[in-house]
Amino acid sequence: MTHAAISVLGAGSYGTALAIALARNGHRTLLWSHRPEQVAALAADRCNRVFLPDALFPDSLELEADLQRAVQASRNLLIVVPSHVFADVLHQVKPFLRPDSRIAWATKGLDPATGNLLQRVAEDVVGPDRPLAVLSGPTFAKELAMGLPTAISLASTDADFARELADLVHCDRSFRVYLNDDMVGLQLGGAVKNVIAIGAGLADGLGFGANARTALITRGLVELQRLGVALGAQQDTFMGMAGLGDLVLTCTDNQSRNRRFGLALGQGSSVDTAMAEIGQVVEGYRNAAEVHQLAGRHGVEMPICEQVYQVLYEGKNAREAAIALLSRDRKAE
Ligand SMILES: NC(=O)C1=CN([C@@H]2O[C@H](COP(=O)(O)OP(=O)(O)OC[C@H]3O[C@@H](n4cnc5c(N)ncnc54)[C@H](O)[C@@H]3O)[C@@H](O)[C@H]2O)C=CC1
Ligand SMILES: O=C(CO)COP(=O)(O)O
Repeated sequence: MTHAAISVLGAGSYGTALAIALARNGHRTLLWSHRPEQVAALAADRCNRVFLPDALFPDSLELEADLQRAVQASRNLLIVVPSHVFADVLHQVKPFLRPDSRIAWATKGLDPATGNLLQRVAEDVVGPDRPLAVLSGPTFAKELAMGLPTAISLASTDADFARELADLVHCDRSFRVYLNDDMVGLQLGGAVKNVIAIGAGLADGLGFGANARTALITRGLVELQRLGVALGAQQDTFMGMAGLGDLVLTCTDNQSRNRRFGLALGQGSSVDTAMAEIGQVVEGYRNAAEVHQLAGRHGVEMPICEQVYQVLYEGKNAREAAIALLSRDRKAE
């Protein structure tokens, strides 16, 4: 068995960027992709030409096409696949788990079948006793891969895993890790901000200005807090990296796929065209339906998320959605 400090499962833009960051810290890191031809290309190029062509792999980053070998090489697993395949990947991983395996993920989203948190999915698949952890916060893959200063939050069900994973990820020069004890809040922040970022993109695509964008961020934060508190998260979490931090990042910068998706829709593109142009995962598309389901189940009012849902799934015109938000009954802030 080969030994590694950590195995990263999922070689899209973010899985690759996190693997680079871990390897740059000097840790032997395995990066697994479900596509053997992609593993061959990554190994030959020593970079991810498709997503991150300018970030060369450190020597301590190794590619792995065999899932069993990737899972057994390290007790620390970091899953970075889109949320709609998260459960599927965990089911594939399960038979290969070591007795001491610990599972973290940086996926931002919810379970598409139920709207449940990914923690619940993980507990259902691998049982309630394995140490679990989540990484969430304002971290565009490209900037992280280039070693530009970045900060993130980490929460875990297990104090040792939290500390040891933070030690692996943290870099004094470029990657600051904040420990947080709110697993629920970190996961919700990562999912709901995707939906609000689509809303911010829609507003900008319609030609609205900075006032509208900022109002959406501010009221989007309130919606996130409401849902979070209803699900048992701590309100303060949403003033941190995984709440306000990630909302501001994705609502204001065109590196965000969710924001770009909303922009294209606001400028008149269809969902299919906008999705095809982006060519990468747009988590907020599914998250809008999941958040709609979750908010309904918990009786939480989320007007911005609801309007995004109606634009994406009920054919509502984006301008009408904006008017629906503006014409709501006036209320205290
Ligand atoms: N790209 C970014 O800047 C950030 C992404 N994230 C999150 O990371 C997650 C992954 O996103 P990206 O890497 O950006 O996606 P991406 O669109 O760049 O790549 C997706 C990757 O997922 C993998 N994948 C797809 N289907 C799979 C399957 N059935 N089995 C195994 N692997 C499969 C493939 O390697 C594919 O390249 C998402 O939840 C996203 O929200 C979080 C923070 C930053
Ligand atoms: O989550 C992200 C940055 O923190 C990436 O956002 P997008 O998925 O919208 O590109």
